[in-house]
Amino acid sequence: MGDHARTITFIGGGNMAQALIGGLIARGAVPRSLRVVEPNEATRALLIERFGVDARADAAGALAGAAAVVLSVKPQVLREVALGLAAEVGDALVISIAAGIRARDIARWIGSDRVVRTMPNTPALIGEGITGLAALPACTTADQGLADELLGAVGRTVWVDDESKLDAVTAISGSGPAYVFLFIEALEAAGVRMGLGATEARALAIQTFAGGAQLAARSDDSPAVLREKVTSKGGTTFAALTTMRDKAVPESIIAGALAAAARSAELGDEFGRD
Ligand SMILES: NC(=O)C1=CN([C@@H]2O[C@H](COP(=O)(O)OP(=O)(O)OC[C@H]3O[C@@H](n4cnc5c(N)ncnc54)[C@H](OP(=O)(O)O)[C@@H]3O)[C@@H](O)[C@H]2O)C=CC1
Ligand SMILES: O=C(O)[C@@H]1CCC=N1
Repeated sequence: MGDHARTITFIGGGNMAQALIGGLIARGAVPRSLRVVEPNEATRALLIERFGVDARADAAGALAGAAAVVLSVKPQVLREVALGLAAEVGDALVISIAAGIRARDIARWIGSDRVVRTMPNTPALIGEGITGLAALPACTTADQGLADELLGAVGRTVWVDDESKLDAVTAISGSGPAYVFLFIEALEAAGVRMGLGATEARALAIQTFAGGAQLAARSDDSPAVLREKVTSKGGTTFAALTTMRDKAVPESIIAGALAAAARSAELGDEFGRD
C-alpha cells in the first residue's frame, strides 16, 4: 500500500479478514494502522499475537479517522452490523467482502452510498489472491482506487461491470480455493491408497497443481491443448481422463460452481433487502 499509515478498520476478524490482514502486512502495511473489531476474545488474542494489529471488542470509535471500513462478517449478520455502524461511518469508504449481499442493501443500512462490494479469496494471505469488485455509482474514482489498492496489495483485482456478476466470481474464485484443496486431498488419498507415504503423496499433488497452474498461466496454449500434450495415445492419462469423464467429473465441477453462484444470489435475497 502506498500510504503505510492509513487506517483501515475490519469489522470481523475471521478467516478471510485474517487472510487479507496477513497479506497486507506482508506487503508493508503498518500493523497498528489496521484495526479489527472482533467479539471473540480468542480470535482477538490471535490477531494481536500473529499480526500485531489493533484488535478490539467494541465498534464504538473504531472507525474514527479510518479511510475505509472492511465489512468481513458473515452475510447472515451483515444487516445488523451495518445498521450498528451508521452513526460511525463518517467519510470512510465502505468495502464489503460478504458473499451475496448487494451493495445497495449495505448502503441503505449503513447510510452511505460509497460502497464497494468485493469477493476476495484466501490465497490473499500469501499475496496470490484474486478479487472481483463492483462499486455503487456514488463511489468516486479515488474510492475505487483505494479499494483496488487495498485488495490489489494481496493479489490481482478484476472489476465487473455489473454487480450481479459477483455471484459468478464467488463461484469461481471466492469458493474456488476449496475446490482446489478438495482435488489435492483426493489425489493425496489416491497416492496413499497406492502405497505412497502421505507426505510424499501430498507434495506430489501440491506441486502438480502449482506447476500445472503456472504452466497454464504462462503458456500460449489453452488448458485444453496443454491437457492433450499430457495425454499420450493409449497411455496412462487417457485411462485416467476416460474414467474421470465416465464419472462425470467435469459436469460435477460445473454443477458445483453453479450451486455456489445460486447460493450467493440466494444469500442476497435471504439476508439483504430488509
Ligand atoms: N472464507 C473465505 O474464503 C471467504 C469469505 N468471504 C466472506 O467473508 C466474510 C467472513 O467470512 P469468514 O472469514 O470465512 O467467516 P468467519 O466466521 O471466519 O469470520 C467472521 C468473524 O466475524 C465475527 N463477528 C460476528 N459478529 C460480529 C460483529 N457483530 N462484529 C464484528 N465481528 C463479528 C465472528 O466472530 P464469531 O465467530 O464469534 O461469531 C468471526 O470471527 C463472509 O461474509 C464471507 O462470505 C469472502 C471471500 C472468501
Ligand atoms: O463459503 C462462503 O460462503 C464464502 C464465500 C466465498 C468463500 N467462502
